[in-house]
Amino acid sequence: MVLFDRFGRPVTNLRISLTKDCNFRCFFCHREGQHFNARLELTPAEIERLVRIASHLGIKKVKLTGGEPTVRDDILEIVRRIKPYVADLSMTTNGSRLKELSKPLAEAGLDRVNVSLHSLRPEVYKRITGVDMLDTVLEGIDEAVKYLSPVKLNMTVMKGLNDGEIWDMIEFAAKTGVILQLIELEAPKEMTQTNFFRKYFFPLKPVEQKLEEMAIETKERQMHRRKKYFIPTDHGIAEVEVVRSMHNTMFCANCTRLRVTSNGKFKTCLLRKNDLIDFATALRNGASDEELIEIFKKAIRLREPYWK
Ligand SMILES: Nc1nc2c(ncn2[C@@H]2O[C@H](COP(=O)(O)OP(=O)(O)OP(=O)(O)O)[C@@H](O)[C@H]2O)c(=O)[nH]1
Ligand SMILES: C[S@@+](CC[C@H](N)C(=O)[O-])C[C@H]1O[C@@H](n2cnc3c(N)ncnc32)[C@H](O)[C@@H]1O
Ligand code: SF4
Ligand code: SF4
Repeated sequence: MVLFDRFGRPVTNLRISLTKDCNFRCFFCHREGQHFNARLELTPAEIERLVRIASHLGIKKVKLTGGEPTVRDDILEIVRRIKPYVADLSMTTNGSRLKELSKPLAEAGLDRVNVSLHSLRPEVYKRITGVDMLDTVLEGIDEAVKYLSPVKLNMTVMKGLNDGEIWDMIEFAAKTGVILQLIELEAPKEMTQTNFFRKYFFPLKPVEQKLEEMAIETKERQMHRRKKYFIPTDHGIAEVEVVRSMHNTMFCANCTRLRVTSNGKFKTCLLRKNDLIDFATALRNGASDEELIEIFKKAIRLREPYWK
């Protein structure tokens, strides 16, 4: 059984923010659309119950995110508890704790990991993330490749900062045996006219056209209709995926994700505000599975494509 929203979009994956906390300070961070101050976080048992119920409603994939998911002390317990209910359990992380956590995370049941790596130059990396941890993250990526493959690198491309490093990163991906995701800077509509956005937005459409010409093969993913390009390099074939969401109606028309905030609310869309449906209160007041299913269905009914 899979549930569809009013726009005919199947909801097959959950994107769960485990915390608002983070040990980095990336200046461009959208914080997964979490614009609240609440400190409350779902417990491992609550996350397990949510995922168990969702798995009966067609959720097959779960993405753990944050803030930074690995700053939670109970991250291994969370992974262990939810893996039995999902086919694809992945995490997006800044990589700062992957050196020590890759093996235990894999043993706990994590299938794969996406690691944010916006630059290979220490000074640029620090300007973007606010921390001097490039070497630590690179060591973490090496460990992740051993235990959590396929590993994806997330490079958010920003004008004047790292837009000149795209080719270096493609080579690095081929050499390291990881998939590269080139991500366009994202912001809600009302922010697109700000000086910040104008200064850093680097459109990826021309890059995509270049990749199209160079590719020996291209594929299209069902989710967001994202394109993947297979690019020959001196180190072998690099797999490059482009995440180009801004003003992209196709991207939103193929959005299959429901989001969950760290304080226990469904969130229907990354870029929307005031789209939160509380379920933590019901969970904590002893709601039955049937009552929680109704809240889940209500959230799905409220989903709407952002760019249309
Ligand atoms: N607008 C928008 N952006 C998204 C959405 N999902 C992911 N992104 C962006 O895509 C980038 C990569 O996200 P990841 O957390 O690595 O996950 P993913 O690539 O979407 O998922 P997998 O490919 O399945 O691992 C991030 O910068 C997100 O901001 C979405 O539903 N809407
Ligand atoms: C919000 S982070 C959370 C997970 C983890 N802390 C990390 O950095 O990977 C998820 C992904 O969103 C990306 N991201 C954050 N803000 C963004 C923005 N404004 N535009 C595009 N991507 C963004 C990050 O680079 C990261 O790859
Ligand atoms: S590491 Fe992730 S959550 Fe933390 S500030 Fe950077 S993008 Fe945001
Ligand atoms: S509707 Fe569009 S902007 Fe909103 S979460 Fe889905 S893909 Fe992202």
